[in-house]
Amino acid sequence: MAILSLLPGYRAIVLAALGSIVYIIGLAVYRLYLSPLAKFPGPKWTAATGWVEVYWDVLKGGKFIFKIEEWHEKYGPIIRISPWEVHIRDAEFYDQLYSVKSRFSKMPHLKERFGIPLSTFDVIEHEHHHRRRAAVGPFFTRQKVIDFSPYITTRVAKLCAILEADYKSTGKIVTLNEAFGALVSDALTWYTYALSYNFLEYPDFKAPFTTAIRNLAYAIPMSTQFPWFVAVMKMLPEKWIGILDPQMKAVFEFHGELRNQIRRIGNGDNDGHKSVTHRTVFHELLASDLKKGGLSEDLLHHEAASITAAGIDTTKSALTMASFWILQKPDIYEKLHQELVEAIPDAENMPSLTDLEKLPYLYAVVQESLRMSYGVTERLTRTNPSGPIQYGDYIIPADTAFSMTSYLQLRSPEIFYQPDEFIPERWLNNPVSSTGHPLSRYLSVFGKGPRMCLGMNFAQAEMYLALAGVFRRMKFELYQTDRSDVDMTGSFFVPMPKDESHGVRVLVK
Ligand code: HEM
Repeated sequence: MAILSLLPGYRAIVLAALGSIVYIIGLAVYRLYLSPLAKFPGPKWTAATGWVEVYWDVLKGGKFIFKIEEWHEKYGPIIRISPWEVHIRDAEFYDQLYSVKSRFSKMPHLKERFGIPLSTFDVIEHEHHHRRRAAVGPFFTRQKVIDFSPYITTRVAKLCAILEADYKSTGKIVTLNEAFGALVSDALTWYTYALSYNFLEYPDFKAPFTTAIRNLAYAIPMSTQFPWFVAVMKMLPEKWIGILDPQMKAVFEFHGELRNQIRRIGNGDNDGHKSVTHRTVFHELLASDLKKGGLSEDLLHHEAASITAAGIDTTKSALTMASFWILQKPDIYEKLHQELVEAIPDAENMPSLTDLEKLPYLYAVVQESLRMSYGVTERLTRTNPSGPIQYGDYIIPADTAFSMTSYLQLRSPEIFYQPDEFIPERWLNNPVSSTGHPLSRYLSVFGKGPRMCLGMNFAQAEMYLALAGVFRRMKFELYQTDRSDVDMTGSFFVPMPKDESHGVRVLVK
């Protein structure tokens, strides 16, 4: 002991260690027994520490969502999933919570995680979001999308022409994830910037945007838990990042390209909007009054990245999911093909979007594909600054995080029988739930309320036009692909299949 007393540094370390232990125990006791959330059901360790989520999402790769599902089975429809967040699983409550009248905020600590904090998607506070959304919303109305839909039809025809010319009866494999990625990227960039990258003509349809967005998704669990990770990455020279994480190179190139396009529109180098009939989002925004109110290049770049990333991966996945099941289940293919042949006698003369939407089996396939592709699988976390939220006997205090998850909603067995099976028939003949509501009310794949998907009309148009065009003209055979290539094994904001998956691969017959 005499020796120890000679080492003042040692004492300080012991005191600091003791202090930390007391602090950690005190914090756990507070969270477990004294916090306003102490009475909510759920495992004790998730109530005590946020590291449970880090473990399942960051270390195990997007698996927290499966734990949430497991805990709901055990503890009921409302549970505490962290020291500061409550999660609800109740299909009937979704519309009530995410109602159009709600004025919830997002969580401030999540603002930086995509590296585009100025986008509408990442606006935290409701009123501010409302103003921003009002500026971009008008570009994505149903009528605007209907007016633009003939262009999507031409891109679908182009995809089919390439498949016929380069792949049919050749034994060459097509990865549909890439083919649809190129299709939706071409459609979206033409719509928003009047710019065609012609990704459909890239070898094997490998569009760099699609790769970048997927790579970005894999970093989301890390950047969600440790938002400073994005700030550090942004400070490092790009060359270093390319060495540390080669996947991020594609992401930086994606951002560089979008920034470049915004600049070109701003300085008049891209005047493509003059030669197209539709109003392009970024030309209009740059010409609008908003510019006076602080419409910076950064803000537009962040908006462009958000719309592009949100629009490509989700729609690509829904189309890939649809195609897999259509090909996996021959009876579905037959019914769809027959309906399409009857409705479209000449495949070179495709009907309008609004006519396609009236085809009952195509409608059913689109709905079921959206349901099974889940859209955004991360829980949609909000807080209510203006008051508590009541769920049954539970009261979630104001300013407390709460969430629901479409992955659980879309697989509710009480709403969707055999929820993990692809059954388009469930959508035929205006079905209703056991509580008497139309089944479509529970299709929450685009979210609901003031922050629901901006591009819903665009995505649905792409689904009808692409599925009708492709399955009217083409005959495929699945190549070394089974449902493990589409089933989610982890949630990285969007669902991801097993790591070894090569995607949905087909031969063109
Ligand atoms: C099948 C395809 C799609 C699905 C399933 C989907 C799903 C979603 C979901 C669940 C949200 C979050 C809603 C919330 O936070 O409450 C969202 C937001 C968003 N989506 Fe989509 N989306 C799709 C396609 C698109 C397309 C094609 C675009 C662009 C044209 C787009 C642009 C956006 C934007 C900008 C937001 C943020 C809206 C805001 O915060 O105000 N999405 N989407």
